[in-house]
Amino acid sequence: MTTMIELKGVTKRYGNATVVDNVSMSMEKGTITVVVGTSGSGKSTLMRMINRLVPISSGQISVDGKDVMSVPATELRRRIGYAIQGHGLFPHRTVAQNIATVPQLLGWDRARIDRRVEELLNLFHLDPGTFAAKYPSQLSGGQQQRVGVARALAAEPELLLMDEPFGALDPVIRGKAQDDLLAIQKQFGTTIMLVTHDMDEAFHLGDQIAVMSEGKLLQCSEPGKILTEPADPFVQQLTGTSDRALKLMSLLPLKESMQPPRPGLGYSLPQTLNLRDALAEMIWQGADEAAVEDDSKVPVGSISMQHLIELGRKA
Ligand SMILES: Nc1ncnc2c1ncn2[C@@H]1O[C@H](COP(=O)(O)OP(=O)(O)OP(=O)(O)O)[C@@H](O)[C@H]1O
Repeated sequence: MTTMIELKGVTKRYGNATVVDNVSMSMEKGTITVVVGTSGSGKSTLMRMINRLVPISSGQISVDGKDVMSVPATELRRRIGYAIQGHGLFPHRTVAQNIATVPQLLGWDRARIDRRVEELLNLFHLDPGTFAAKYPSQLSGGQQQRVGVARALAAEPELLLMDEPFGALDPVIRGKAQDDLLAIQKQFGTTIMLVTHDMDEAFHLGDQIAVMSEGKLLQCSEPGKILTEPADPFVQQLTGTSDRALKLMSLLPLKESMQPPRPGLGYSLPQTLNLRDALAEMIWQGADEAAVEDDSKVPVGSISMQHLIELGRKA
């Protein structure tokens, strides 16, 4: 693994107020780090110091091995994608022109830009023929948000910073946007840092979760560890205790936990489910045991209710 972002003792002060307090953490290439915490805990400020939208008071940030202060801010912002809640689209530019912003600044040729715009619109399920020439005001909030994320991805950045990118989306579109992002991230190997208030989103997307409170980083660990070994009572409170067994199960793929195949089972589940969704399905269907099938509906394993319940136990 190689490190994409390294923060060492990063601090931000406004007058007497320390809004980011001595934060150290690192993010590996090709992973997603989700930052959570109460309102005003310094999440956006932390993120905005990485692309130098906010000057650092003390400490050091390096991106891809280079101190951000040694790279011109404009160059840094062209290399790092940035998507914010409320999308920040240019109202007087079409969807296509919005998405083309950074590639144009980088001097890509017309044909390459057009290809990239079309590819991204398709990727985000926005038909280019319908949407490319529209203005942001002619789109729904969810469509605008997808254009905002497409714009951030346009120049194929290795690093993408996202500040509540799906905040304004309804739950169905939000789930879809999260899955699209995961697919795109896998395809391009992008490193992503994402701020959210939604703990389900954090557990769904994060390879690691960073928990902030009053400017301090309380814990930065893989999601399972955040649940089973919270470093601080606040971490436990923020992630919630009522459904922690189910949250833990949502992190475990059925494929990796199933038992050997057993003939004669009348009910089956796809191996792509996580354990929480498998449990929900089995409760709903009243099944005590199910076959597990691969994409071609060939049985590759089985899972019993008893085994599922054991897998949800703390350690
Ligand atoms: N330009 C500024 N001048 C003074 N104080 C600021 C400035 N920008 C942010 N702050 C303060 O810094 C603190 C952290 O703000 P920040 O936006 O980083 O928090 P956040 O965790 O992202 O909050 P939210 O979840 O509400 O978006 C807040 O108390 C905020 O009022």
